[in-house]
Amino acid sequence: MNKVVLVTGANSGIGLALCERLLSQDTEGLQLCLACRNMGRAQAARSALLTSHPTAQVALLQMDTSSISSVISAAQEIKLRYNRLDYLYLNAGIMPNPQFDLKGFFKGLFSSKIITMFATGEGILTQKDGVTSDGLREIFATNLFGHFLLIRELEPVLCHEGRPSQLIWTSSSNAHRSAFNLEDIQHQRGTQPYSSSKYASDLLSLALNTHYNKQGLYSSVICPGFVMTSLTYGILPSFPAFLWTLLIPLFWLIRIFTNTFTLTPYNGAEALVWLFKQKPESLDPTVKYQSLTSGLGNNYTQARKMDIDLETSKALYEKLLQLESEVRKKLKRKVK
Ligand SMILES: NC(=O)C1=CN([C@@H]2O[C@H](COP(=O)(O)OP(=O)(O)OC[C@H]3O[C@@H](n4cnc5c(N)ncnc54)[C@H](OP(=O)(O)O)[C@@H]3O)[C@@H](O)[C@H]2O)C=CC1
Ligand SMILES: CC(C)=CCC[C@@H](C)[C@H]1CC[C@H]2C3=C(CC[C@]12C)[C@@]1(C)CCC(=O)[C@@H](C)[C@@H]1CC3
Repeated sequence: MNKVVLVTGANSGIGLALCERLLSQDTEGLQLCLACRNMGRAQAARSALLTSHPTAQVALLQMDTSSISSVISAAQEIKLRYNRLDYLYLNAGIMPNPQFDLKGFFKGLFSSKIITMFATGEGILTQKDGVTSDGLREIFATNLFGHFLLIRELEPVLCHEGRPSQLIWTSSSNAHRSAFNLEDIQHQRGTQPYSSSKYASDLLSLALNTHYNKQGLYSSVICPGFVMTSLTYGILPSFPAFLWTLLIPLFWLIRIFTNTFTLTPYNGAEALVWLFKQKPESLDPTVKYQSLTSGLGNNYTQARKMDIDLETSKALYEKLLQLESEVRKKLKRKVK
């Protein structure tokens, strides 16, 4: 039986590399669906995949994860097209208006935290967040809430006893407990909305396992490591892409000390591909699966315990349900 795989944010970076790698493993037995906000870029990604895998089944779906109505109509369309989804990769993500703390970076270079700084970006990155047309914080809506709503909408095609389905989140080692506040889940008051949204996805994944495992749905989180994509190029906007390329030998050197410098989308997708091959029942819901690349360039996946607890994950889940009911009410009023 064909496996149906849906990937959000599939038109570039890690999402596109994942699609390419999945098709390289099994072109015939897969039905891929690329869920993207920009159909022009989605078409280009589909053409690229079909050039290397001409017989592959690659469908497109328009979905903007930051928009409630877009997520709801995309979910309706999915339910019309597929009886079940085997894998849902929750990969779309943004880090808009990043502010790079150069002083903090140089301070970090000469401190004992140098490895942690390179592995997690801790202490050197903040972001200026925006507000969506639904009135939600943009990073929260795009990285977390849109995906939460999508899962809720897709329950009928995800929950099947006997044949489990998998949710796989592209989280980050930049996810820190200190950036997250249960009283401010959208991170309206702080300067690290990206870290907060990724920490929230770690918590949510645990809560989803608590709620859905009995119904045959499992959730896991990964970190792709530091990958050079449009998201990371945006961190130093005045730094052209070719200068990043010139830095690659330096990054290879750093990789000897921290194997989280996976650098290419292909390497960064390692843990996503690894999870595809695992039995979901055998996975640990309290670990993050990390894509790593050794100094010699070999890829592997390692499980790392997350700094999360069940109580906070349940509390976040309740808050998300509450917010869901509020936005649905608002949407109904708008339609009337
Ligand atoms: N690069 C890195 O070092 C790391 C990345 N990550 C995570 O990996 C994931 C993929 O990022 P990466 O490949 O690096 O970056 P890219 O910018 O290359 O990819 C991000 C993808 O998400 C899509 N996207 C953004 N906003 C939306 C939206 N509102 N609705 C639908 N799709 C959207 C983008 O579409 P579009 O082309 O239209 O913008 C794009 O396809 C993200 O979740 C990121 O946080 C985690 C750790 C490290
Ligand atoms: C210019 C030189 C010499 C080095 C680059 C320094 C930083 C731009 C770079 C070092 C560690 C990187 C990193 C990320 C972004 C770019 C760095 C800060 C992330 C925060 C990107 C997004 C993530 O989710 C994290 C996992 C990355 C962690 C490492």
